[in-house]
Amino acid sequence: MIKIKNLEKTYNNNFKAVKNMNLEVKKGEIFGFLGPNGAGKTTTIKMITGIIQPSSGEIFVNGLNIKKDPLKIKQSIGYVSDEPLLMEKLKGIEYIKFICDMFEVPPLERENRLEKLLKHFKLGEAINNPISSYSHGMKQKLSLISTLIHNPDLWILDEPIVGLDPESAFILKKMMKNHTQNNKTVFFSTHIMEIAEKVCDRIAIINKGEIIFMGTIEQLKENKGNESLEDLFLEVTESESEKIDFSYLD
Ligand SMILES: Nc1ncnc2c1ncn2[C@@H]1O[C@H](COP(=O)(O)OP(=O)(O)OP(=O)(O)O)[C@@H](O)[C@H]1O
Repeated sequence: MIKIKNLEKTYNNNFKAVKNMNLEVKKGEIFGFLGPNGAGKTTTIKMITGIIQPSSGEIFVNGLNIKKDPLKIKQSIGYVSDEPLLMEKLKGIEYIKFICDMFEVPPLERENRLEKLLKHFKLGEAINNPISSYSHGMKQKLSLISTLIHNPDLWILDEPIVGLDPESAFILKKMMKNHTQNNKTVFFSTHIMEIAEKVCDRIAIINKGEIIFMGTIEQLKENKGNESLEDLFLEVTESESEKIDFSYLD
């Protein structure tokens, strides 16, 4: 579903945020993209979704090249950004209508889906209020609803659980599983190891712009011994956390 070949991104300040990345996400998979702050997750996601241009390398989505068919690819992707950028002056319902119009969702379908999504994420009457009055979590929910309402084949979710209350997080995880059972695909980034362990078919761990592990959680554990996922993550990303001296706080 997603194929990335020798992908690199160097920002204008000459900082290389993604280095020679090769990655494949299969149809029907929940693929977790893990890494510490600043590792290059959002940069990679923005390249896959066509928001920023790679410096070199290639990205294919469903066999199409992002350089040649960006619009077709964008139509098949539902993208939730780590910082939901919504049109704050609109009411939630106006924003949903705008998205449905853009993706040409037929009226009956949008009504049915909206009713269910509002119920699942418990946004309720707030959908009629201006987005500017929403909390961070409510904006996150609206962003998810606006993404799922056009029923894209490929969900690309950047830190989707952050800001969600436990019930909505639970619902989203169930939705992700349900989506892939229909041979559709979910690619999402997270810092939360337990979520990766619970829902992902495979993961990639990125550190300093490079993929340092790709496979199943079981393979990661086999490679490194049966430690907790958190310990494994700290180990493969060469975190110094274990050695930090906190005595100055005593
Ligand atoms: N527009 C930019 N110009 C220059 N450097 C950038 C730009 N955007 C990101 N970076 C740098 O690229 C690196 C990767 O950033 P990115 O946002 O992709 O990381 P991330 O893995 O998503 O981090 P987090 O988990 O904190 O969201 C960071 O060092 C960041 O400072």
